[in-house]
Amino acid sequence: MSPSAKGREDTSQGIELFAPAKINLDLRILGRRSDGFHELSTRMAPVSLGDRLQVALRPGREISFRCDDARIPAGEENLVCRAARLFADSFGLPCGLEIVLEKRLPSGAGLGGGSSDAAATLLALRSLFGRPSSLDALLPLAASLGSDVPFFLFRNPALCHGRGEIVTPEPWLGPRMGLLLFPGFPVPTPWAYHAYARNPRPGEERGLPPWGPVRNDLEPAVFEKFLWIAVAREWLQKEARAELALMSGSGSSVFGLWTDPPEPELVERARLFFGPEAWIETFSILSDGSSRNSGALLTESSHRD
Ligand SMILES: C[C@](O)(CO)[C@H](O)COP(=O)(O)OP(=O)(O)OC[C@H]1O[C@@H](n2ccc(N)nc2=O)[C@H](O)[C@@H]1O
Ligand SMILES: Nc1ncnc2c1ncn2[C@@H]1O[C@H](COP(=O)(O)OP(=O)(O)OP(=O)(O)O)[C@@H](O)[C@H]1O
Repeated sequence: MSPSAKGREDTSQGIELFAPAKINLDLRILGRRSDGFHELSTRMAPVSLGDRLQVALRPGREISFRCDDARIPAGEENLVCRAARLFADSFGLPCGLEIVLEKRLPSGAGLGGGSSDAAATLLALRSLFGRPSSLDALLPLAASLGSDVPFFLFRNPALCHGRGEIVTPEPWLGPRMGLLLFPGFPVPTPWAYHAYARNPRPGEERGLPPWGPVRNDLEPAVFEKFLWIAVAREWLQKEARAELALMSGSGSSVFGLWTDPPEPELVERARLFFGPEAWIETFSILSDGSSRNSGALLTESSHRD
């Protein structure tokens, strides 16, 4: 019996999604909440670097998941699996699923990789099964998976508040071309917030027209522990003359932004300076405006067995 998914007649069809990374253009910690999280005001933007997720319909009831990166949790611990199970519990699943995750983003990089994969899973299932009718109905599920996950449902530059789960999409007015430096080691998000809480102080403010001063309040605690990250930000600011250089999220990545794409020669210099273990990529800010329903980032492909 083929599943009564949204007009799908057989179980060999599926969907492939891009799960974009994010960078934080500004991250202000406003205080400690009673639930132990921190009250935030942060501006985030999706970027052109990301993972790829394939979700295929299968007969039966099983949700099978595999990932090509042994460094992240493979089974039920993976945020993709947790998102699929949450969707099934909340909206039901008319059939089984085969989910394949192609990791390209480093984990613990401050890029929201796992959060983006979780949001992509919810969007894929909504697209495959045509429910829930409103994207907003996915917000509570996303917020329960992580503070950054709701942002990735909108896939648009946004101002985020609360613990990060209150998302207000906004037009992108700043420089759009970037260079990302990941040192090759992660910074665990909980550690970064606890380190901040031990000695709360604001990050160094820098100008970013047209918004004015921006900063990342998690920088001082992370820079104190990981000199590499502080040096990388300085290199982007002074050597690479970025219009803005900042650590993304809780680190470990730092990024530089320019109006024009960074020259290949600059990328080469960064690779020479930071060595083979660093992950260094150019990127662009994604602000296609039509991504509220993620249409711009969904590619639907029918996998005929
Ligand atoms: C650093 C950022 O990525 C910036 O966008 C986010 O604030 C973190 O988002 P995330 O990784 O989805 O965070 P979660 O998985 O919800 O929380 C991980 C841990 O980070 C700390 N945390 C997170 C968000 C927040 N507003 N305050 C916090 O103190 C808490 O210790 C929490 O247990
Ligand atoms: N699909 C996934 N991809 C990456 N990490 C995952 C995934 N599922 C679970 N995790 C776990 O989630 C944790 C955070 O992963 P993530 O990539 O979101 O961190 P991050 O890039 O630092 O994000 P943030 O910007 O929120 O700090 C890691 O410890 C990882 O083991």
